[in-house]
Amino acid sequence: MITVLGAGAFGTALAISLARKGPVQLWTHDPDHAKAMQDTRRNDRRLPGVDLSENISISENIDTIPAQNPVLLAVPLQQLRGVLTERAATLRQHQLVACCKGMELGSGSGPVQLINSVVPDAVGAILTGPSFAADIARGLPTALTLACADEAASGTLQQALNTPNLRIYRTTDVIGAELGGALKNVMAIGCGAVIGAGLGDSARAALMTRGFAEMARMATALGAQPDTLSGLSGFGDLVLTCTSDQSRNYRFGASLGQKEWFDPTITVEGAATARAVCDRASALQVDMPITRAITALINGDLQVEQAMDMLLSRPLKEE
Ligand SMILES: NC(=O)C1=CN([C@@H]2O[C@H](COP(=O)(O)OP(=O)(O)OC[C@H]3O[C@@H](n4cnc5c(N)ncnc54)[C@H](OP(=O)(O)O)[C@@H]3O)[C@@H](O)[C@H]2O)C=CC1
Ligand SMILES: O=C(CO)COP(=O)(O)O
Repeated sequence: MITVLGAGAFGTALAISLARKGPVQLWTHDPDHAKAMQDTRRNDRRLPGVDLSENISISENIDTIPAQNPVLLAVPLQQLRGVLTERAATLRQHQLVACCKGMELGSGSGPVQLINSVVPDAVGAILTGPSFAADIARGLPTALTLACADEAASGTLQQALNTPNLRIYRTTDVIGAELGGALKNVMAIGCGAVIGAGLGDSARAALMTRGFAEMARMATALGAQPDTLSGLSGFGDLVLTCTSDQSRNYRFGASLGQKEWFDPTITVEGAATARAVCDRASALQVDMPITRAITALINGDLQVEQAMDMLLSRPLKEE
């Protein structure tokens, strides 16, 4: 049995995929949402149009989780500390797999760092990489990275989470995997803004490429292995999110570029993460001009054209 905490789009999609090979427990914090999902066998709030199989049990109240159950944590990164703190006693000594992408405001922590600090006797891991929830739920082929410092737990989790349509690769480079997923969302906002403002595909390709260089610079400064950034969790997810309007980060960026309203109830991890990354980059003295320009755009301090002018007028240098 696998337990999924968080009945958003991603948690529900993973539950649907994993339920094809065994029982899954899906938890939501909202009793009304649990009742609606139990009644309709769908998650119309966060992942409409897909059925929840009988293998998925839905609950708003999980007080005990059998010790051998891996637990997937599929809530937005900025909510993860609260969820972990509230349920620390239940989650002790479990294998906890973060299924979220971002850097916490204030602490600058990634999801596994958060697990390690709030539930120190758990085994922390992260599942990340290029995958839209809707694709996973429909059973389309997807490949993800599972990062876990504990090699034995990593092998067990890889087996438990792999399904015929969801191919899991593993790595021990947790920091690299965390940062790839966090930083690419910021770039996706920038790419959405470029396309939304009509600046063209060439500008987007430049932003993705120079943005990738910036991601690698930050990740290396924080101890990641450069190869990890070139894998699914970094380059793979950067490509997906910067080129598809299935991405909420990309669509949020497009709304900034078009100067249009964006629904604030939609999860856009890159917005808070951009601010957290700027703080971290300042402290570490890592040069991140693209992330800074995108953050200024998100904060309303710059328009897309001004941000682009600022980047294009930087001193010329070697690639
Ligand atoms: N969607 C996707 O395609 C993918 C998403 N991810 C990552 O998954 C993570 C979750 O995103 P996603 O599922 O898409 O987001 P959604 O917005 O679809 O869902 C977020 C879920 O978290 C719940 N939630 C919010 N705050 C709390 C809280 N304090 N306690 C408990 N539950 C809470 C929400 O409940 P409520 O509905 O009541 O607000 C909702 O069920 C993000 O980090 C995202 O980057 C990764 C890969 C793919
Ligand atoms: O992380 C994702 C795809 O890998 C989902 O992207 P969005 O959160 O931008 O929708």
